[in-house]
Amino acid sequence: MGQLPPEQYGLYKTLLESTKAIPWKLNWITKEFEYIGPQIEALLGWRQDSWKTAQDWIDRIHRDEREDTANLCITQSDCGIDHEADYRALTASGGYVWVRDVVHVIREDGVTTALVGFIFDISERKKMEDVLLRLNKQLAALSFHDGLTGIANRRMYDRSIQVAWAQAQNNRTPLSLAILDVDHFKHYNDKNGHAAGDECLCQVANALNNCAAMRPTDMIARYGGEEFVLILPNTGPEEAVDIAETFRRLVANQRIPHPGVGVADVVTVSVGLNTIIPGEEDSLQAFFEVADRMLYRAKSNGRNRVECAGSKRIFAIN
Ligand SMILES: Nc1nc2c(ncn2[C@@H]2O[C@H](COP(=O)(O)OP(=O)(O)OP(=O)(O)O)[C@@H](O)[C@H]2O)c(=O)[nH]1
Repeated sequence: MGQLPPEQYGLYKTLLESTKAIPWKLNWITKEFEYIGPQIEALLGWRQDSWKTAQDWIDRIHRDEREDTANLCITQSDCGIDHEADYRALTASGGYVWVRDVVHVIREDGVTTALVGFIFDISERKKMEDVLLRLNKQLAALSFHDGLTGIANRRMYDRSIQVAWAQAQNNRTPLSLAILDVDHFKHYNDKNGHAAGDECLCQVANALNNCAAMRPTDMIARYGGEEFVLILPNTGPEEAVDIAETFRRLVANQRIPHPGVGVADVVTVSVGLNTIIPGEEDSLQAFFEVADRMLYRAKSNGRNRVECAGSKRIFAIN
């Protein structure tokens, strides 16, 4: 800019100093700032003349980004490559502002002599990005939760059972699966209305999900409709029956009034249970189907009961 006629120099200076982007120039031989726009004071609070050397710049980068940003800048500048970096810049009052530094490298005879660049305030965009990130996390969490009851959903069950199956296969440990189905729920809906049916499902789900018998590795999920599934890793048949019984009793003990069609005057569940130590030849599908058959048996044997099957390697099917 020094070679410009004075009237043009003034024009360019005014232009540069009226932009939101903050211009700067660093002598790469001495590592001293030759210029930084006065707008820097409005953004970060540091006086324009407090930016003396590259070290001042490095010291004012948040420590989480400091080393990477400084290294990137030094390497690229030495190689003559234009670059940019996002980092949090320290303010004079001790806060931080997200900025983007866009750097152009000036070379003479293959040697870097200076850097010129612009600092942009990107704090608003970062705030939006944080909001989006949080929303995405919430969305991911929501996509594994049932919209009505808030407990794990079918998708979560599908993933978890695959993991539990693989672990049981690898470790040669027993895996139990219980399918719980609310008894005569159609009748409940017909008598009380769909909204009351929804409320009932929430109450059942909540009770199941907070069951004291549940261990950290167990998982209850809403499989669909009025059906729930309970994964019990590392659980042999006798223990699984005890746990399934506890869950069955827990629902009955909620004493949610049921208009009744011969079972009980409260809401109950029937439970089909299966246990296996899966071998290479076993299939998850077949394992599930046996639990489902046991549920059918519980229904036809009078409901409000647990019926179980054991793998051929554990005990004979009832
Ligand atoms: N309120 C409500 N009802 C549901 C929901 N999902 C499924 N249902 C109802 O649950 C009922 C299930 O009925 P069925 O499969 O005939 O079984 P059931 O009446 O429970 O009888 P059993 O299982 O033989 O004891 C149907 O009436 C469905 O409409 C839901 O999200 N909310």
